[in-house]
Amino acid sequence: MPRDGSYRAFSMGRDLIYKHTNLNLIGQNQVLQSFQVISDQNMSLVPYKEGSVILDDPTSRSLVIVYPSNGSLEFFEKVFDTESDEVESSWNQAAKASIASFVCPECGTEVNPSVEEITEVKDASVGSSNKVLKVLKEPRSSRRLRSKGILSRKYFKLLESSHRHYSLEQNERPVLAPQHQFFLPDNLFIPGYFHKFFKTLSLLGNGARGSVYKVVHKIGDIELGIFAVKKIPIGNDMAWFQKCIREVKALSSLTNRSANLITYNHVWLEMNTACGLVRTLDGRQLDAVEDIPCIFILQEYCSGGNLEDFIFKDVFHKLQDLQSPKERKKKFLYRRKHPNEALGLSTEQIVSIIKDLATGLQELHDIGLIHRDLKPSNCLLLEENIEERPIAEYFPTIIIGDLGECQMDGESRTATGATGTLEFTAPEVIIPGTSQHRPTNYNEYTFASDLYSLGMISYFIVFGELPFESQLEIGQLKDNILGFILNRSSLIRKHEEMHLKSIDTRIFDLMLLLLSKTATERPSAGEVIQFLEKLTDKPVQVELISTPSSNELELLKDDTNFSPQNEAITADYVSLTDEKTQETSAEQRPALLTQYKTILCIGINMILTITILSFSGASITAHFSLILLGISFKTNLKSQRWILLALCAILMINLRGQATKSITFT
Ligand SMILES: Nc1ncnc2c1ncn2[C@@H]1O[C@H](COP(=O)(O)OP(=O)(O)OP(=O)(O)O)[C@@H](O)[C@H]1O
Repeated sequence: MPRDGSYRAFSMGRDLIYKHTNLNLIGQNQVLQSFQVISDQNMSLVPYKEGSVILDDPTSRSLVIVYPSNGSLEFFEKVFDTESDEVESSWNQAAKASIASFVCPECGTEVNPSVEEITEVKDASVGSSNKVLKVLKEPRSSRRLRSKGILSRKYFKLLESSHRHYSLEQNERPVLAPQHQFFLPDNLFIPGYFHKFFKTLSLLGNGARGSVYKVVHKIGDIELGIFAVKKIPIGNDMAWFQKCIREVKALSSLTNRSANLITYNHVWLEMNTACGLVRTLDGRQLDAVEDIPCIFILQEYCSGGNLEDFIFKDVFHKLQDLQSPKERKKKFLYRRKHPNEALGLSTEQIVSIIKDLATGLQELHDIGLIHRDLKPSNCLLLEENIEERPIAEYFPTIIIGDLGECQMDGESRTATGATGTLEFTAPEVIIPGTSQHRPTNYNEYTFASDLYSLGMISYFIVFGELPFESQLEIGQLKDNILGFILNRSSLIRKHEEMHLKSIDTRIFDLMLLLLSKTATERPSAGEVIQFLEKLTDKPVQVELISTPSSNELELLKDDTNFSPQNEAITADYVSLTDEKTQETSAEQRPALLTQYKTILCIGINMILTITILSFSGASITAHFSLILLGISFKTNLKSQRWILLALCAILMINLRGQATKSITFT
């Protein structure tokens, strides 16, 4: 028998063809049963496409896809050799863990053709035989593709439609006593699916509904990719189930893969342990934790964590107590390496984050969905800062996640009975009072209420905190949200007082528009994107921050897409820009400007000294010159230029007077 794995696998494949051909005459079920026998010995059997199954043989690193419906069979072998592939790039290593790394030895077809570019390299390990290995190469659009997981959407779609059939055939649920029966029909459950096809790597976080885990999806010992799975215990509560399934409905209505919305892959129901819930169905407490119905939602994994942690921990160095010793050490080394880095994000980073979120919101709003719970912990960073670049160089893609509170535009909020997170909730949708004393009339969530949340996120990413006191009791917090007032000058002052990285002040204008108390004054997601595009198109010189900027006004005024109501804000903005001259510190002015001012000041004082020295005695001009000297220290650049001219004129007059005097004297 040849020692080469692929040959062995191929001969095994022939063996299967033989079995398959025979059994095809008998029927599809028997094909499955027959493969199951093989699977029990040394292979895994997984449903793959409609009516088809994948048969995985880990020893030979090969896959066989069986299509019982038409009697065909495809054979794939893994192209990577763990011992000898020195040519592997990190991308290839990632691909190695994917089903896409299986290529048919006959024709070169990949199991998953979503990775398009393939390059051929000589396999050094086979020496003169010149065997060609097909190595996956990173495609142009790889950034998103890679982090989205390499498995195609089709894989999960087909998996969903076929695995139930398979699982139910193989694993019948035990018949439960009537008091332990659930309102959900038995045939909706996929017993043992999570345990069989996923390995939990870590807990990513706990939310109000359930827990999110980082998992690896595997078939046998072949890893298909890293995912995040949200497990929501639903027990026997029909109303709760209805509410939880909303997330699935919202996720599945996102038919196009979106750049800034979480990608949902797959959902199923399974009996599993509830997170933190250790009661039996009849309320008794047992030593052993009983399994209850849970919804599993498999979604793309965002390796950068959430925006709340990023801003608190990485940008503002807060929450030190919650950091592991490893994280603290990393931070310490980072700060030692970048000791002079000011706190806060740069204009470009803030713009990039707001733009990503606005793009996600726009896509959601375009299909009529209101997010309702947009907050930093629901905004995920797609990529980790792997190379540990300085924070100033880290531009992660931001994804909107957790669509659990989503509702259709026009739908009544009473249908969901839930509210988003208070601090990020628009004032008009906050119901005053307590849960016992609720008014009967209240406003519905709208697209504009999502935009308010975006405004509050903008505030949070700029300042690393919210405009409310922390630890407030709910009633007080509601009052604070309804009553807080922001204005441009106070925002700029706060920013200066915190000594944050200087930013383009137009960000404050956008923040004020989004946080407007009047919902109709808020821009739409599309308008926010336009605003930010214009902002980055016409970068503001730092100098312009300290002087009234016609550019900035144009930017707001020229935008025909801005609603007329926004003009009021623009007018406020116009009056406020006049205050800016006094407000902005010298720190924000460019070094060149400061140098120019110093030279001008020296010039004024030199001329002044000459003028005074040229006086034969105290005169009105000497007094006047001294007054001008005092003024020159206080004034801005433009006035200093005038003072210089005035002093020159005084000097000329004085010199002329001196000359006339000496002529008369002689
Ligand atoms: N797809 C994902 N990739 C990586 N981490 C995730 C993913 N989804 C969620 N998380 C992490 O798990 C945490 C919990 O998520 P979840 O959506 O359940 O709750 P939450 O938004 O924090 O709270 P709530 O349910 O109250 O809104 C998130 O804050 C995030 O850090």
